[in-house]
Amino acid sequence: RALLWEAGGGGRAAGGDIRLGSAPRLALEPLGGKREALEALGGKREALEALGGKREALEALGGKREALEALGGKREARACARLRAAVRVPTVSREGPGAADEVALLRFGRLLREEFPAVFESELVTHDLVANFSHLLTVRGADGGRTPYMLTAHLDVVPAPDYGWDVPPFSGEIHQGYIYGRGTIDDKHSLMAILEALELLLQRGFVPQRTFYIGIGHDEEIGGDKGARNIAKVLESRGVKLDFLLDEGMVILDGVVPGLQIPVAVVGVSEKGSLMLRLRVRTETGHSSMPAKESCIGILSAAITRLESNPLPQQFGSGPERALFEYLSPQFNFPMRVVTSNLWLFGPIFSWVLGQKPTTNALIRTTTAVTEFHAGVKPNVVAPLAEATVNYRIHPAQSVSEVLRLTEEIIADDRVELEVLSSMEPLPISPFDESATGYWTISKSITDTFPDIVSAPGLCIANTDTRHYQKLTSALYRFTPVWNKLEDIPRYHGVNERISLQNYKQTIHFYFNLMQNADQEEPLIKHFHTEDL
Ligand SMILES: CCCCCCCC/C=C\CCCCCCCC(=O)N[C@@H](CCCCN)C(=O)O
Ligand SMILES: [Zn+2]
Ligand SMILES: [Zn+2]
Repeated sequence: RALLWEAGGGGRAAGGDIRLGSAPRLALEPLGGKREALEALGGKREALEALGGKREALEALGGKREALEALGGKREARACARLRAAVRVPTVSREGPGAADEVALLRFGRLLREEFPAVFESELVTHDLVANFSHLLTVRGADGGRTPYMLTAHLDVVPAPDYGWDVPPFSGEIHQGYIYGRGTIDDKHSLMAILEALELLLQRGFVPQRTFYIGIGHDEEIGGDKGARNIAKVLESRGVKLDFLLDEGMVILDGVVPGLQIPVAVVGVSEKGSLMLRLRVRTETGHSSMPAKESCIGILSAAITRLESNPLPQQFGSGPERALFEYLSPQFNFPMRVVTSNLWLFGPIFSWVLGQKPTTNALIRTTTAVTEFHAGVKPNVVAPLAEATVNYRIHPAQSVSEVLRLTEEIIADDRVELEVLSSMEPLPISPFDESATGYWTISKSITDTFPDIVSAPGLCIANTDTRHYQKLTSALYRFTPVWNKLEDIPRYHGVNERISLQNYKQTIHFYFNLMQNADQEEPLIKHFHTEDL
């Protein structure tokens, strides 16, 4: 591992040229080098503040061994510095006009070119700028006869108001062994790790056998209609067909699946659909001293209460969530092992159990989330209009039209107007049988990187850019190796988004393994030795 990370020239680290001052020597030693420690910790002043003494440094990084492991080499420290630099560029996507921060998007493009010279200057790599801010890299393989594959990620992030964060969301600060900031798990970690892995391989003289593409969209968080959609169009116009495509989506779950004692890497083989519905009630306005019996606010509130108290029917067994539990069955503790290996009998009770928690409930039904509510103009004016937004995430066993029909039935009030803001059918189930080379290449790369966990196919409960690539392949997979305990799930689009230094290193290793495994003719056989890392 040390050999690999120390080899080659490496790119310029993002922290810039930092002079060493009186940073305590003892504090720097466990971090593997002065410059790297300072870069990893964001500069001289931050380093001094953060390190203030050996004990504090070790505490901040969770202990000496962990500190050494997490930041034990120059390359790792530089990789962390580069991810932190990526976080500091606020590539925020917002809904509506002026959705993109074009200055930040351009800055991010420059950062990629500067930080990954081996990638951007390689003769094997062609770079296309797509829709001004998205990127398509073609890494030319030696064997033109083999079907290419594709890795995708996105460089935009959702907004992050400062409120509630332990550190500012665009600071990229390191705190107790974690890099904090918007994008550290959605999805700059994956984009940067893919490029780190490729940079490293190219520096070591790697020539891939099979061509592969790296697609980096700039507007995934608002639908990907400019970025991923146009990247896909470029490839379609070139007549490209893909063996498989891997995007973000599902993750490693540790202690999230009830009754499962080991962590599981869930590879999303399908993706829920989505329906954004605007509910609207109009009533006569006027002086609040003479109100009608019902207000638009009351009518709309009652409709929303009916929607929330009548969840759409559970669909357990008719989507890929069943495969997840069947695959995992041998790993469950008793009595869950009995339950999951006899789903024909225990299906109904098991689905009831899954329905009790938001994370597992999302697997078994179309979910109903009331996300916005606006009404009223002034305290003493009867409100003329009340509006709410409902976001359904549609289970693969249902369709947009069925969800609309059920909504009308549940609301059962003609005064509530429904307007479809956007909709998307669930995505087909990608192959994961024995002959699904893409699925098994991903699975093997997970095992190579994390020998002690299991992987299994599952349903991706959020949406990704994969739908734009459907014409290129039917083998669409959704996974990045972010390690999540139950308490980490709300960090997605929430506060204190973060990745541990160790987990970021593993993420790079995962793509490093994947790029080599994808070249193998028979991906089920282990050809590579991760100990070489
Ligand atoms: C027994 C298994 C339990 C499953 C628990 C699931 C836990 C899921 C954990 C993490 C989810 C990570 C999701 C990361 C991908 C996020 C992608 C995303 O945010 N997409 C947006 C796209 C918006 C497009 C514009 N409308 C979204 O879905 O909102
Ligand atoms: Zn994302
Ligand atoms: Zn997201």
